[in-house]
Amino acid sequence: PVSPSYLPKNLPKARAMDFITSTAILPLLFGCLGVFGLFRLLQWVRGKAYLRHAVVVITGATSGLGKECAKVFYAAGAKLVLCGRNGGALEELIRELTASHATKVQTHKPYLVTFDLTDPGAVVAAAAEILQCFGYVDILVNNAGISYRGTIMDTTVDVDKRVMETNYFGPVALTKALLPSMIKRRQGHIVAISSIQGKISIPFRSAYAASKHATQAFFDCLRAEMEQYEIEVTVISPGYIHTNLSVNAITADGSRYGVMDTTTAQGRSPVEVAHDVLAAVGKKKKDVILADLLPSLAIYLRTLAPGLFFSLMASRARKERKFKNC
Ligand SMILES: NC(=O)C1=CN([C@@H]2O[C@H](COP(=O)(O)OP(=O)(O)OC[C@H]3O[C@@H](n4cnc5c(N)ncnc54)[C@H](OP(=O)(O)O)[C@@H]3O)[C@@H](O)[C@H]2O)C=CC1
Ligand SMILES: CCCCCCCCCCCCCCCC(=O)OCC(=O)COP(=O)(O)O
Repeated sequence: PVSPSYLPKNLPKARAMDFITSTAILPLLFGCLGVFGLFRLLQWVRGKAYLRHAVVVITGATSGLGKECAKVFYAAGAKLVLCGRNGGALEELIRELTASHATKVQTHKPYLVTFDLTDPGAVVAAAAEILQCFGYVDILVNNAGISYRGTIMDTTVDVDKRVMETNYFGPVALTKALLPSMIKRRQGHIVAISSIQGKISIPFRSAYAASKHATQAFFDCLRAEMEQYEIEVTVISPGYIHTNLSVNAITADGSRYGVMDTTTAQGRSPVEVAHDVLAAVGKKKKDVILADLLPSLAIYLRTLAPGLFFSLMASRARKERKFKNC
């Protein structure tokens, strides 16, 4: 093999390697690592500054992921407006937040606004109340949601509508009600907590998966339309999280499912996911998947080999039907 012209002639192979590593590759490697590290550090500092004193609205803050998001955004110095249907639970959370002094940054006493996302009138009134809290909104985190379990044939259209109203129409209405003030300030950030099921559909989740696919589509359109006003849109798609989502899910006839599924119980801690949400928002990420390898691979499979993916889902439906005798 011919030695590169910049190497001294007749250099033994081992010494040639030493020469390359000591003269060219190592400094280059360290240089790249240094630049990357500096870039990450800058990103982290900018993310912290972006969230400090930012007015952040979080829906579904009474429990699960929303509650944990409230804690991490509060600790990051955000001015919070916490939303949910249960005023008592929100008051309790505010007491918990303001009682803890485990943060180095200046914190702000949160406001609370109670409303039901399935009531369009209440959503418009709530948006006006939210705007009165601090006078403007920097970041809206559309987190509230419900899940569902049932076969399509057994499920009433009323149940399909209830899931869509909570997970899709409610967040869409709240976003539309808050956008004009963001556009006027040419500043704002809309976050949608979707799901892996916004990217792939699994059997016996029709209403839930449909509502999350609709969420993904709507907020992707919004991102493109809001670019001219410098308004950011982040869609976050988590895998299973250990919350009460399955317990609170509704069934084919609209009754409460009331079971903690193994998949939910074995899901990620909502505390960890909330930190990932905070980081994604701080970095103004556009589309984030927060899941293990298998669900992430399933998304690629759905795109690259849809036939195979559909067969796998049909076999999953067969197995589950046999197991549940439905
Ligand atoms: N847990 C999981 O495995 C995953 C969850 N997600 C998503 O995360 C988000 C949060 O869910 P999670 O924390 O897990 O579940 P939880 O059931 O613990 O929390 C749901 C929240 O949504 C609120 N909510 C439900 N219905 C309404 C409504 N009609 N009007 C206003 N608020 C409502 C609830 O408030 P209230 O006190 O009023 O009931 C509650 O605060 C959801 O969008 C969910 O789809 C995504 C992927 C996985
Ligand atoms: C190249 C090899 C690819 C192999 C892919 C095999 C297909 C495996 C299917 C995996 C399905 C993952 C489903 C994940 C669902 C999920 O994370 O949902 C999150 C939720 O929103 C949970 O809500 P739920 O009410 O359903 O508990």
